[in-house]
Amino acid sequence: KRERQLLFQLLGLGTGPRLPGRARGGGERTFVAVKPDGVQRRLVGELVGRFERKGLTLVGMKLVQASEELLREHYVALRHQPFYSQLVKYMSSGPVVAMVWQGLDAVKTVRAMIGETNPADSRPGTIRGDFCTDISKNVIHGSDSVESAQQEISLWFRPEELICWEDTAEHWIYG
Ligand SMILES: Nc1ncnc2c1ncn2[C@@H]1O[C@@H]2COP(=O)(O)O[C@H]2[C@H]1O
Repeated sequence: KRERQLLFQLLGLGTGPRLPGRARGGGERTFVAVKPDGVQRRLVGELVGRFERKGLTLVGMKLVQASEELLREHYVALRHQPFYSQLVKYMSSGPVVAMVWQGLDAVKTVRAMIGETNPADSRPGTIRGDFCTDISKNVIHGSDSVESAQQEISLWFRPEELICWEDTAEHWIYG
């Protein structure tokens, strides 16, 4: 089942009409999650607005109370870090808003908009530079590579939850 989901992601498949290959900057997708502190602090609208205004396309979004099992898999690469248990507890302490954004260089673009892992290293104008101070309450997650984006999207979303829709602003966003 996991392999089928990964194949769907790689092919850019979801429900709705298929778009031309060039659509939305080649269709790179990234996984973004507003973390429990971002939801509690009523930052969801602000953060979604930033990605929309940038010109990225929202293809999936849901409010999720993530299980510890899902979070342990999401953060499997960090399992030997001393903060791993605390991280899983924090991420399961309330709902998160899980999203998939699509567009030209979506992974790199979203990471640049988020800023550094440590808010103290994040410049003003980035999300972490503007909205948080502590590394353990850093408001938002964005995939760090195309490969991890594909894994994270298939972990958090079923293929039918990702919608390909006709973006009428596309000609104003891409050359
Ligand atoms: N030193 C740390 N102490 C606590 N949490 C951390 C530390 N370093 C990284 N993290 C968390 O681990 C997360 C890894 O994914 P993110 O970059 O989304 O955000 C990171 C922080 O939430």
